[in-house]
Amino acid sequence: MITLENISKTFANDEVKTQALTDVSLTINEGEFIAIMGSSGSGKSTLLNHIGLLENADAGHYWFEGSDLYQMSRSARQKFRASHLGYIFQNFNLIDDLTVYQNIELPLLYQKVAKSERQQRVNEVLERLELTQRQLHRPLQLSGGQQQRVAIARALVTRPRVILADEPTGNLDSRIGAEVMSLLQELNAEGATIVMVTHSPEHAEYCGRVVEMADGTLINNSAKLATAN
Ligand SMILES: Nc1ncnc2c1ncn2[C@@H]1O[C@H](COP(=O)(O)OP(=O)(O)OP(=O)(O)O)[C@@H](O)[C@H]1O
Repeated sequence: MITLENISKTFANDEVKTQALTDVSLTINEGEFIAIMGSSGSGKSTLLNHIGLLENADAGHYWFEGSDLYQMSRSARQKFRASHLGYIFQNFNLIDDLTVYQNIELPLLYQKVAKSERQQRVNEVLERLELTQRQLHRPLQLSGGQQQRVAIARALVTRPRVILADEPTGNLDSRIGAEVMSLLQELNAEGATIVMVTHSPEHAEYCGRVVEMADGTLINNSAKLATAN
């Protein structure tokens, strides 16, 4: 489904240059649930952001089902990103001034989805994530676990084929973290391809494959956990 080929990325400011990714190649098959692991600063989030088209590589190729995304125009790439990829972040990234409903609706507004369709889709994910009773709340009136469920609902409302999650359980206690992992596992069983950055070996066990990074390179691209499903 996705092939990254020799992706490199350097961040530079006046004083320092950091080579965050060096020649990273990775193939992601449809339906996989992959964990990206590795020590702090090894390049996990940078890799995920490249998979999510949130960052531009300095070099390399990104193929999605045969299309070379780096050859697409910027607007075509943005459109692709909005319709195919869903994001979940450690700190939820919700907009505090909007209600739960409005936060979830936002990606559909960007996609210019008609109002009746928007209502139907938002209501569907509200129900699925048991947030219907909270739809008029604002994010800061909710617990961390509820906020992450809103963020997951927002990621799902566009029905993305690929979900990218950067330490989605990082700010949650272990019980709620396990609930979020079960939900991701359920979405994966329904067909979503998921790539997740995690520091937790326990949560990596929910995944079918673990890729490990060190110093901006993939050092282990094919580890299968014994308990993988
Ligand atoms: N926008 C940026 N500007 C400058 N340097 C950056 C930027 N983003 C990341 N880096 C650097 O690139 C390297 C990889 O960072 P990245 O966030 O990908 O690591 P990580 O493995 O996700 O770390 P952590 O587990 O601590 O979140 C680090 O040295 C980091 O300081």
